[in-house]
Amino acid sequence: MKFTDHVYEKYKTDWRQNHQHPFIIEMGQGTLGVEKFRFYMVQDYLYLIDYAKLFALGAVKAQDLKTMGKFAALLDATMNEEMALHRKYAEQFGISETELEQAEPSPITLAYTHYMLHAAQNGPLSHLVAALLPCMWSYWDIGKELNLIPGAADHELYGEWIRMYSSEEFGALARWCMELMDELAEGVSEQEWARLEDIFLNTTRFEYMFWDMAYHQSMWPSNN
Ligand SMILES: Cc1ncc(CN)c(N)n1
Repeated sequence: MKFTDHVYEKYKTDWRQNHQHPFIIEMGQGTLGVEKFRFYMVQDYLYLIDYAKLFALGAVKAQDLKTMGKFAALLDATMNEEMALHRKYAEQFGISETELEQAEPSPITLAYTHYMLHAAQNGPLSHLVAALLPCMWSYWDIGKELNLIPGAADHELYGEWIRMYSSEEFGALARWCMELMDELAEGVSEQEWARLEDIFLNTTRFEYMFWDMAYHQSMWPSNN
């Protein structure tokens, strides 16, 4: 069985929890509080800076030029397309680029990005891809699901987010990541397969915690 089919079946409950988080439900209904979305955008911008570094590490760890080129393209797409969406939203909220970059990361943002970079730096390419997979796949899955809600993709604030993550371009990147994961997991030992599952489950759970952090605008206890 392919790794992606296996983890989808086994961790369906954790996976679906992300789709059912109030942040996602309310974004689809267009009722999400603007301050929650604003908080998310700032934290996600900080997240994306480290996420882009993950792609740079992917290029370093790639075993062939095709994979290396793909990671370089993903790095470019993150910095110039995905982060551009955030910069646009920030402008709407009156936040400058400098303010965005200098914002304080929340404990969850720090924990999530540090976990991903740790897995990427200390293991083979398969560990990096396992850490990355839920980020790409789950956003695409959520984007597609929200896009099915009549009118959601036309919402004046959340529509652009939904259109971007449900797009064919984003889907192609997510599919590439899934295929690469399946290739890298093929034929690995039982112990290594379990390690990959572990990393996949951890970042799937971090995805949930990120939505929850944004919904409750959680910072360090002393800041709240
Ligand atoms: C937390 C998070 N996870 C995933 C993505 C999709 N690249 C994102 N923008 N932010």
